[in-house]
Amino acid sequence: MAEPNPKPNLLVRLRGSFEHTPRTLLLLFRSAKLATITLFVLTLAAAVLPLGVAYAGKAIVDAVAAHSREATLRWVLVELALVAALALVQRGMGLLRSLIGARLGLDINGAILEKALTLELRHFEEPQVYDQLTRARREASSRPLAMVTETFGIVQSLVTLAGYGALLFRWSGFAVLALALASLPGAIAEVKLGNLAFRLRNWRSPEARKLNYLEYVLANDAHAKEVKLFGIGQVLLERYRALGEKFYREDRALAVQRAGLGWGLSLLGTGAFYACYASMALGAARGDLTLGDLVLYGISFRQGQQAFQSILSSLGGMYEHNLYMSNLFSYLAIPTNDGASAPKIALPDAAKREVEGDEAGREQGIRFEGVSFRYPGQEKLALAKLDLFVPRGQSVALVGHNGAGKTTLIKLLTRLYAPTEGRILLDGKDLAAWDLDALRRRIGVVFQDYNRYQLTARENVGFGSTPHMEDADRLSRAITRGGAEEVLATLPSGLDTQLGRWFKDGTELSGGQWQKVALARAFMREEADVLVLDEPTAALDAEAEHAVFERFRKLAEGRTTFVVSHRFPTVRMADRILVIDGGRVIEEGTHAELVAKDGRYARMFALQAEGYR
Ligand SMILES: Nc1ncnc2c1ncn2[C@@H]1O[C@H](COP(=O)(O)OP(=O)(O)OP(=O)(O)O)[C@@H](O)[C@H]1O
Repeated sequence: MAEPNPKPNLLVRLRGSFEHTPRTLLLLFRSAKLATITLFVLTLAAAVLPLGVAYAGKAIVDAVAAHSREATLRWVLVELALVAALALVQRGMGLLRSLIGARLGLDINGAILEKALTLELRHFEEPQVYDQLTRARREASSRPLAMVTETFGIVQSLVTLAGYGALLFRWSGFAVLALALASLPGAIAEVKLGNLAFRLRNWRSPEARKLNYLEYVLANDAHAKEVKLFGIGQVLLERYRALGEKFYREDRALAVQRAGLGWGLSLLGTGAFYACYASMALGAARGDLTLGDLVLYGISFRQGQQAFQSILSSLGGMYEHNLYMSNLFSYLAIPTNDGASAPKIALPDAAKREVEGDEAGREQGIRFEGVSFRYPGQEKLALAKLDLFVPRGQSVALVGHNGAGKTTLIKLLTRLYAPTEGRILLDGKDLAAWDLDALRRRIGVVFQDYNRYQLTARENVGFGSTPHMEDADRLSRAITRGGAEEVLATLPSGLDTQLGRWFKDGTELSGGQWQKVALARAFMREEADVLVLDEPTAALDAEAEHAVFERFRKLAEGRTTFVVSHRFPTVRMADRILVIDGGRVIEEGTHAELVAKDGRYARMFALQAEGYR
């Protein structure tokens, strides 16, 4: 989002206050059509009724002054009816606002999350986008409603103001002008401070995220063990407090400024009111005004002034809400290359065949052509000029030191990232040209940091292929292939057991058991002919890992497989081993060839073999 201009002038700010109003109202209208219309009608009623009440008040006083019992009673009843109607309207508005707020919050949060699904991995790793997302989510349920309430409030105040203005005008045009002028300074101050408050929150958005993070580390089960054993709780808490205190001081300064200025400037309005009131009272004493008129003008003046002030101070609020909405809308408009975010346009048949890659005569396999990759904001290349061809059906193992670039290669292969340079072809077709869904269907992956869904075992496995979540045969095949049968056998409600500790009656699994579930999830993708295991077996003991890979190899027969592992019993099973270092392939061949070569691989192998002795 573009940072707000540090010193926008009042007019710019005024325009900025309404920039996103139409789009927000449209959102509202789409979310809750009937409720919006009703709210608008009630808003108009709430604007007009107080005028009636004021007029009835005047009529009562005049009737009393004329000693008319009947007229007095009649007007009291009229006022009662109007006040009752006003109360009803206000209740109705409150109800509608809370309903609309809930509906709008749900829809907007839904849209934010839907957009998050289409963001690419790199977006989640960009602090700016992440801040935008966090800001959008944090206030999604309150801001849009506040904006709508404020807009309607302005309409209401305008109508009320026009009514009181008309009533007052009968007495003195000068008074109307005084009413407006006396409210102006306070309102301008409000607009300015509102802008300051927004910018304060925006500036500290990264710090606010840090505050949330500290809170999360301090109060979350995954971190509790280390936090206790290393005794880092106190250090983190102190940091949390220090940051929290800084926020508090900033907020306090602003609040004090707001209250002080507000009070000082409202005195001006009050002074103007009493000056006019005195002049009206003197007029009444002289007999120029009836007592009823005095009451009516007094009320009109005060209420009108309030309405005017509330319009102007609403502008300050509107400015803030608009800045929030602009953050939301620009987040929603983040361009993504991901096919998932592109509008789904039906491809003509010929083009479809192209992207599905089933044309005869094309090479079968995966080709890296001069592929380089640099993470956003990094100087160093994580992969440098990689050329590689893996024919369909080959099993490839990637080995190399930590940070060598193995996972990066997998991320590019699965199109989580696009190469900075060069291209990757699957069956002769650039990955970028593939329909993303078709591509993802062909690839089954388990990463080292696979997810542990705090959901049922059925969902944990079934998520591997959501269209087949209810397919009992497929689930059971996947569980067998992943080696998770024993895990399932120990679960109290079988597939319907809630896993994890977050929710009631959840069964927590061991690291190795979770891994087997994750493997079973990957095996749900029966159509996938490219299988990737990026060290998902690290929590398994060496024997179990070996067993998993033996089974994996058998099951993967005829498919292309990529395995990242630091364990040689696993690595040596592959048809082809790639030794990666500094983002390049420095050696390749079968286990026997590489050992014979007596290079890096042979050294790494000897070292590990020693460890096992
Ligand atoms: N999201 C990221 N943003 C920036 N740099 C990254 C990111 N992920 C990895 N890197 C960097 O890219 C390089 C390659 O990392 P990669 O994860 O591919 O290594 P790896 O070979 O899989 O290591 P390991 O065996 O530890 O898993 C490293 O220098 C790492 O610091």
